[in-house]
Amino acid sequence: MSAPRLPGVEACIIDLDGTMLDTAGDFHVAVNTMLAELAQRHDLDCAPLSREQIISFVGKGSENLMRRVLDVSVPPAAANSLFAEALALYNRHYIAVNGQHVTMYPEVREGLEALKAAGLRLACVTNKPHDFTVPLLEKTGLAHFFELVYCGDTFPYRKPDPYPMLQVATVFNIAPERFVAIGDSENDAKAARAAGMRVLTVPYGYNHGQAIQSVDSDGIVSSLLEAAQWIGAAPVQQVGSVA
Ligand SMILES: O=C(O)COP(=O)(O)O
Ligand SMILES: [Mg+2]
Repeated sequence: MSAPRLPGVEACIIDLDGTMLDTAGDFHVAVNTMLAELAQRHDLDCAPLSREQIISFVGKGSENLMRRVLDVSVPPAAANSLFAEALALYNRHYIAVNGQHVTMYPEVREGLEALKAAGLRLACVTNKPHDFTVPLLEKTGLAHFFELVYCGDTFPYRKPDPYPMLQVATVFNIAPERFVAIGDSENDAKAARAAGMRVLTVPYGYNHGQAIQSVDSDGIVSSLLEAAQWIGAAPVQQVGSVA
């Protein structure tokens, strides 16, 4: 096998929404069901939001998502007073729908299997709340790949803060420079960089509606399997090579 493009990696931190799972369908249903109920309760006129608009708000946790949704859906004077109720309704609707409108991105399982087989330690760090994350990882058969799962509400600080990334390094007892974080958004990249970790991004996720090329990273990979190849955990397919 030729030399890996990212040598010396011993552990990976992998993002969930937009990196392993396309959860846009769940967000879309949960947000619009919440908006319909809120509108009915308060006699408001809230049009459903498009899937694209909702996913442009995803990535910085549920509270941020709710603020952005209310900002574009209810009169400014009502946004603050309705926040707690909207968040509670959203949580209820999300938990009810969790995993029903989700697909796994190509080569996720193959990538995780290759990383595991090469002896890398794996953690999932997501800004999704714990009560959404754990059942979703179980339902999609991904839970067993991860020694650690840190969620948006595990600590007082979440990505782009480096805190959860550094916690993984402490628990694994591996230096941050031996990690690569793989994610779909600037949150992942900023958290990893601030923690002194390397970072690979995928181009197919959400990244707040922005091009992934604008995010500082060590490379853009088309899948987790390609990430495993960069790390030296999977053979690189030679185009035109003779077996
Ligand atoms: O729920 C979110 O805000 C996004 O979560 P992620 O960190 O897994 O992309
Ligand atoms: Mg993400």
